[in-house]
Amino acid sequence: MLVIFDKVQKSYPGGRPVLRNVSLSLDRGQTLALTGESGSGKSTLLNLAAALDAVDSGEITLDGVALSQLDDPARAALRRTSLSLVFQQFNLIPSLTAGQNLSFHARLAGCHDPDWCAHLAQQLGLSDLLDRYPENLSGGQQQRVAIGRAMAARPKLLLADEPTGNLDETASATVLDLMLALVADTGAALLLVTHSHEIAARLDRRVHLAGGLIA
Ligand SMILES: Nc1ncnc2c1ncn2[C@@H]1O[C@H](COP(=O)(O)OP(=O)(O)OP(=O)(O)O)[C@@H](O)[C@H]1O
Repeated sequence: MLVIFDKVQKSYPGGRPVLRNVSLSLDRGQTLALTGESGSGKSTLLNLAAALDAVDSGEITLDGVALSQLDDPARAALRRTSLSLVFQQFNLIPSLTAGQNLSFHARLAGCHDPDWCAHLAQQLGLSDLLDRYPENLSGGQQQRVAIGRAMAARPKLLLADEPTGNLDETASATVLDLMLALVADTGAALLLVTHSHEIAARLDRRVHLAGGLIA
């Protein structure tokens, strides 16, 4: 298994537990949709999987590594090399062109491959837009750049938090199709948070978070 959550508990200071006893696993090449009401802890779960935050108890194992055993530099290194994130707000760097944004994560991870980036740009329909700055791209185009940036470092795990939440129906369908195709091509695993049952239905598996538990 690529990702294992084993009896994970998480609360924020002064608050009730957000995750009470969450166990789930995700294998290479699998896609999993995470649904749940607003405030049910979906982003919390994603942040834990991304090693951006630590569990209170239980354990998360990513590619055989128990995250609780890592110090901060090791977590940062794991984030760069093993996983990528795509957010609802595309989070591109405004001062960089689309092409520079696309290769940014891979450069940071020390694995920039110009041929792979060119391939991604072509797959994502961005080849003619690489010199543009984010402010001159549509939302759908910006999210395609963000997906390219996420996949450029060939992550084992792609974490996506409402990746089509800011897009209209057409752009949303395009972005989802492209993301699923790239994940399938590269054999990455995908953990995707969504409110949409339609989107969730496109993934291999669906889990629902309620009352701090996975149903
Ligand atoms: N940094 C934080 N400090 C304190 N409480 C937090 C923090 N982050 C989230 N929470 C609380 O934890 C609960 C779960 O939040 P989370 O963002 O994980 O939910 P979500 O399911 O992603 O919600 P949404 O669908 O609205 O994005 C909420 O009650 C929220 O207020």
